[in-house]
Amino acid sequence: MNAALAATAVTATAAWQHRGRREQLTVLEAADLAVHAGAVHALIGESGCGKSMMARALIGLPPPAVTMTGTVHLADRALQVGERRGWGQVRGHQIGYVPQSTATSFTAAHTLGRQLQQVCDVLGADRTPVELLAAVDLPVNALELYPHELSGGMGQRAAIAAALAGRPQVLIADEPTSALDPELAEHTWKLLAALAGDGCAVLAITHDMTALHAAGVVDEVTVMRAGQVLARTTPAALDTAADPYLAAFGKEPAWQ
Ligand SMILES: Nc1ncnc2c1ncn2[C@@H]1O[C@H](COP(=O)(O)OP(=O)(O)OP(=O)(O)O)[C@@H](O)[C@H]1O
Repeated sequence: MNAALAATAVTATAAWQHRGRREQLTVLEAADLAVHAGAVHALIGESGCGKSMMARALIGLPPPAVTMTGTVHLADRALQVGERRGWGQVRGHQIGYVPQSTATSFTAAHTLGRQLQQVCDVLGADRTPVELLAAVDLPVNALELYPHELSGGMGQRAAIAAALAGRPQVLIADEPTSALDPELAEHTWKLLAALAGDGCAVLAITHDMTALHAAGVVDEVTVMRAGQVLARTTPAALDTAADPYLAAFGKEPAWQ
């Protein structure tokens, strides 16, 4: 199966000054990742292992003071993660991104409807804000609401709606179910599965293994540890993994 998006040899180094000395830390080390059309892929691993940094690499947006190298391959393109060239035509169009904090998706100054319309205008969307809301199961009256008036689950889905405006082939969602109760988390996983059912390659970064296993919609899993990719597997295979680090992400880890 050809990957809709593949990242190869992604390396990220954070640098800072401490007492006049330059310190640096490698936070991603030659990490590879591939996500496939029609599949939901979860990127998991212990806190701080580099999942969000990988997402930033996949959209070509290194955080300040972080140097990145590596290549992201899309259907017809190869983009360098540490360069600005080429990403403008890709971000929002071929790759949709839902950041970890939905608060950073929207400004408090305007209604959701106005902001979704702006996104549609910028991306030349072929759907209206009403149609985008319908795609994520939000009621049309959400258009009149300001971001702070949205519940956590509504905010997550509104951010996904914005990311879908350009009809991306790849959707990357960073912790799409964080801070959601189990029922809403399952609803969001089902929504991601429906998008994959329409042919999208979905990459969800998550630490919520309970919700991931409960939803039963994740096809592929990449497991990271300390800036490196440790394994590419399936949720079911985590249960029987010999490596205790992998087994800890299973449905019924031994320590529970
Ligand atoms: N803007 C930044 N500048 C420098 N270092 C950073 C920056 N953002 C993250 N880091 C460091 O990079 C490493 C990976 O962070 P990252 O946020 O990718 O982890 P994560 O796996 O997503 O963790 P979590 O599950 O807790 O969100 C950590 O050591 C973190 O401290």
